[in-house]
Amino acid sequence: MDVKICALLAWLKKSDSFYIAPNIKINDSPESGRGIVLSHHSIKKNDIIISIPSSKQLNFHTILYHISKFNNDLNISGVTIDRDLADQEKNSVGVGSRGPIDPRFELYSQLSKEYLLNLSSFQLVSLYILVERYLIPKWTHNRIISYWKPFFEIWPTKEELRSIPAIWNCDPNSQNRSLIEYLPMAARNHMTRISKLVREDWDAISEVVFEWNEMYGSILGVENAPIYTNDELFSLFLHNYFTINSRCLYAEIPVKRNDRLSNFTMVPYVDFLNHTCEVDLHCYPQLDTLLKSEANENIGIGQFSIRCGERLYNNINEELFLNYGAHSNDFLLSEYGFVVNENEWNYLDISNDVIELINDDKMEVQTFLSKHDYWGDYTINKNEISYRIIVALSYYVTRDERRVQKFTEGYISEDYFKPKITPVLQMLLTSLVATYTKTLNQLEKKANTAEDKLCLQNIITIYKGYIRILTHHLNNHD
Ligand SMILES: C[S@@+](CC[C@H](N)C(=O)[O-])C[C@H]1O[C@@H](n2cnc3c(N)ncnc32)[C@H](O)[C@@H]1O
Repeated sequence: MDVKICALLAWLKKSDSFYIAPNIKINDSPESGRGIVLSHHSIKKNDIIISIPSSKQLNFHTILYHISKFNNDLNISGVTIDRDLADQEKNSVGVGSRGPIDPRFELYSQLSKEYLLNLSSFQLVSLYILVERYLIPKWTHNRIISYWKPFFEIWPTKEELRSIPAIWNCDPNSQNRSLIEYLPMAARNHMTRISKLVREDWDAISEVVFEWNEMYGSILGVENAPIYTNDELFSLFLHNYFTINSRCLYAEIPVKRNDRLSNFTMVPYVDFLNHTCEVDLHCYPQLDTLLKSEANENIGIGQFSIRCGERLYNNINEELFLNYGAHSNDFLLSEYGFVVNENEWNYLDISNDVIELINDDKMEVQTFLSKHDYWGDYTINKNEISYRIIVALSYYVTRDERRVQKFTEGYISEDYFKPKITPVLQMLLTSLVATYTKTLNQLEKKANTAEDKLCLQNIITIYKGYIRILTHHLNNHD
């Protein structure tokens, strides 16, 4: 990895506006992979830690720009190549030279402006990475190398992303499929949601990928050159998908402004920053519109910098962090494949358990709670049992429509209902602790003999977090 990091830095240093603080370095740890640490002196509030030029980021704009180098018909003002500079640019990609025939001229020319603009960022970025990172090097026996190679090289291996549940679900050869049944409901819901996005995105681009994979020989005029099977292509796409998902950073993409999920950029080196649960203390991102000094690199969405937050870093080897958001372990596992032992953002969704308890044959409770918009969405975190649960149990226990309605309107305090619902609430929480403890014991037994403990251990950590929240409320009721 050291060699790859040096190559990445050498590539980044080719841009004048690249900056990296002289006192940071990459450290590899078994728990969180690569991360950025302080090597000497200190870094204080608002200091720039890393600053990456627009042209070195991978996003919807820079990809359209690069595709337009090969596709003369692709012209989007302010995004694609300036055709006045085309001759210069053509030289830089080998046209007219005696270099190898680059299949990208043929392939990228097939992509119409309409097709490209209709793709989401995830679809375009994953299609592009698939072609640049895998297809072109394989077809050309590494004679044609992508501009982005130094960036691709530092991304995680399949092994490193193996604890993401949607991969267990989507990859037909996943060794971890049997773990899905142990996932808590919230993580399972995330897995289902993400798997659906994966399939939709693969449906949107797979036709092109399969077609290109079929026709590569005629483009290259090479017989029996290596191609991928369709299953291999999906597997590569899946890996790319979660590489993107676990490393992208929010940034507004002007041509995709109205598509929330498309507003991201991938930023080399910045993507080494690991997550901390602490919000508003550590490093923070800043996106500046293009600098004039970048005139001949005038592509993309702007310079992306990371600055130091409130937290002073002054201990040698201490890690610099970014907060990815106020995320629970269920979410972190599903999106990024890791969990945090003491995560203050954990919560439990106990909607099914509450509904099972309060539902009656006559649907009386459901009717009343639905009418007042209090049916379902019942959650608990360390600080509180949600108001929705209190309302639901208050009605379930008292069936006093008038008073519960006044409670929801704020005319009656929670204190009136609390003593009435405490026994049923305690019973519910106690039974949940028993259920989760049973699952936890099963998983711990399995983990003792498992060859690969990481994936199981992550699920164990989620259940431990649940039990901690529940016992906290059981021990602190008044
Ligand atoms: C943006 S990357 C950070 C760099 C990454 N560690 C690497 O080796 O390239 C996000 C990934 O880092 C890991 N990660 C980030 N924060 C972590 C944390 N607090 N604990 C464990 N793993 C973490 C997860 O694998 C996650 O998918």
